[in-house]
Amino acid sequence: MQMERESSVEELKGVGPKTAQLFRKIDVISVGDLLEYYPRAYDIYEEPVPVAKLVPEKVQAVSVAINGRVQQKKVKNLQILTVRTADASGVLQVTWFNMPFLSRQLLQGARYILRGRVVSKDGHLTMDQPELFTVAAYMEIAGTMRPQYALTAGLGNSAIVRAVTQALKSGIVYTEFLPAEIRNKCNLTEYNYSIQNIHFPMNQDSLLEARHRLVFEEFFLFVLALRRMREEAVESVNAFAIKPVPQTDQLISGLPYALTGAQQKVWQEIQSDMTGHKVMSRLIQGDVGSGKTIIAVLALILAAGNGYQGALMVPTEVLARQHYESIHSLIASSRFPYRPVLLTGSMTAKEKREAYGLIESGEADIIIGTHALIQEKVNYKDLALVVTDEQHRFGVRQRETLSNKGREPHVLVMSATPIPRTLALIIYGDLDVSVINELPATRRPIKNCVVGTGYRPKAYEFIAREIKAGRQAYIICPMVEESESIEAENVIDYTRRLRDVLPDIKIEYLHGKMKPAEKNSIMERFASGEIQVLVSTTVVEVGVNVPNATVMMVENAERFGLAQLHQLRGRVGRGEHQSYCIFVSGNEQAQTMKRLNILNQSNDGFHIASEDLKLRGPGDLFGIRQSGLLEFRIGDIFTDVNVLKQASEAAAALMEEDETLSAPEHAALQRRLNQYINRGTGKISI
Ligand SMILES: Nc1ncnc2c1ncn2[C@@H]1O[C@H](COP(=O)(O)OP(=O)(O)OP(=O)(O)O)[C@@H](O)[C@H]1O
Repeated sequence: MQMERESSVEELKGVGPKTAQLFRKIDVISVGDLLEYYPRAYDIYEEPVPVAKLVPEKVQAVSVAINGRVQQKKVKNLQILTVRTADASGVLQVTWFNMPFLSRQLLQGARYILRGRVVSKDGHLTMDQPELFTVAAYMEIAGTMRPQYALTAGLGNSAIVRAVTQALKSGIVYTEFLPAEIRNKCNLTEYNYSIQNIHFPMNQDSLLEARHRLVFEEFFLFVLALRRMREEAVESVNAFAIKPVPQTDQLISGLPYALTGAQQKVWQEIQSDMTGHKVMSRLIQGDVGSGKTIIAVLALILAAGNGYQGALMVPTEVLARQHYESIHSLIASSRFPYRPVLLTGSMTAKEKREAYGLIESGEADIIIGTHALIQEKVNYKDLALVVTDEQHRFGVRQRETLSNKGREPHVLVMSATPIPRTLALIIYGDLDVSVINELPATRRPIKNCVVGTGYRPKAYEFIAREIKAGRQAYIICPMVEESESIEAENVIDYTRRLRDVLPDIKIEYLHGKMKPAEKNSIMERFASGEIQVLVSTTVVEVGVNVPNATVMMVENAERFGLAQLHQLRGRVGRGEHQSYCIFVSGNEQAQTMKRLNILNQSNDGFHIASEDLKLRGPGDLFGIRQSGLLEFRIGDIFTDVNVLKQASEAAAALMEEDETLSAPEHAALQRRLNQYINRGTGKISI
């Protein structure tokens, strides 16, 4: 049977409208989307062990018989069911919550396989909420790798497994779209085999083969799409009459600092693009804190100074507000007659309507927001420039729809992903690349240390001293709140404890689950200096700019990718004060400390990510995500750099041979590429 990737997930058996709605939340609409919803990890269903061999705190399978009456009680809203189980070697107490139906299913004396985390309570072994299998059912899956998917509220792992299983049911065949020649040359497995094995690997080797093919495919489509865009863009002429304006020079001379040579050069490049004959498609690449924002602001002022609108689109609400505030005050202090307007998803309907009105009438000159900026309801009067981040690059068609006059706006993309030029040319193949490769001269290198949790009292003393000197600090924890299954610091409990240790210091917390208004208010109070220590999750990772903050302390640093830690470190050292970074590791194993020490030795983001990979080894495929910024579905630009190069070469060779993909043997690829380009959602959208 042939199934199409375009079919809706609702066509799969067992997926009703309700489940389809839940799938929509994770951007899974078609069967193709589901097939590409790759697992984030795998669980190996190991052979069951005897009770006596169970190790506390580990997830294990055990084969036991029901050895007592099933007891039920109700505590508040919780239905608690407990039962004694045993084998010849020992007794295991088991508890399930809110699964009362099990009391009818569990048969006295019958043998089951239970799988879960074992805990030792008062010398007794217990297992809470284990998975329950009949012996026969477990034997079928024992030894196999089971996929673990990223979940959303209401959609559990087993529902996703069921849907994927349906989509891969034997007999269903999907069209292979990679040309046979490329598959042979690059040693790539066939599509159906690869999809089957990425979700349900036969073994480790088949998983690696499958992953290689799918990473290649993802990069290959990406590079082909970029080439398409580049070709289309070559023909686009600059439809705006833009001339240099005095306001940009005025802004530069009013800054409390001088632009670096690199900033000046990049600004010149942008100015000549925007005043030139072609539509600008340019990327500004610069490491954390290199001063990209002011360049974007200059470009927005140039558009406004010529009577057009400019939009600045950023990934988070916190950032949108921060940029709005700083642009607002720059404009006010320079006495420019331009009106900045904020537009974000969390604004009230009334606020939004007001913003839409200002945008449509042209009263708004500079529009700052999240991707609410590109929704249908927004009608720009005369949009000439869009500044965006690398996650939201625009295709030509999107550019056209943005401008109601059908003119393509200039596009400026900002990136803090530190990659070497050869790679940048592939990843940003559709863009001209400008690099800010120089930090402001007033910057002092950040002082780093990697320590164990025993160092905390000293770190707090140090933070208290910095606060006394008028500075501020960030403390990053991996979790929002306490979790039963993960041992790591969380912002809520941490803040409570820290307030006891530093009672005279104003400490607040911030995390992604807070309401937008709360988040904004915390960020504003931190930016204004009222909050002195901000305990936060990684929501502050990208772009947050509070130059008075001089200490970054990261708890459970071992849980983060080094590139991510580098981004976090970039939140300090943004002003003239000496800054410090304290990486606290939850374990002091030699390997962990060695890895974290790479951060001590280098400030070069790409070097850091690559060294991390060498230490972890390429076998650690689904470990910590490296980049956090330029995220593909399965490929990783740091760890899969060789595949990226291979895919880029293959794409170039194919274009050489059949640029329009019109040969019959390329028809399936053409179709797949169009789907990829039109999809418009997903992580890297074009
Ligand atoms: N030439 C300069 N000299 C001194 N300070 C500067 C200079 N250019 C920018 N700054 C200041 O440096 C800080 C960081 O700049 P900016 O926020 O633009 O960094 P960025 O490149 O966007 O970094 P990130 O990727 O971390 O967001 C800001 O406080 C900004 O005012």
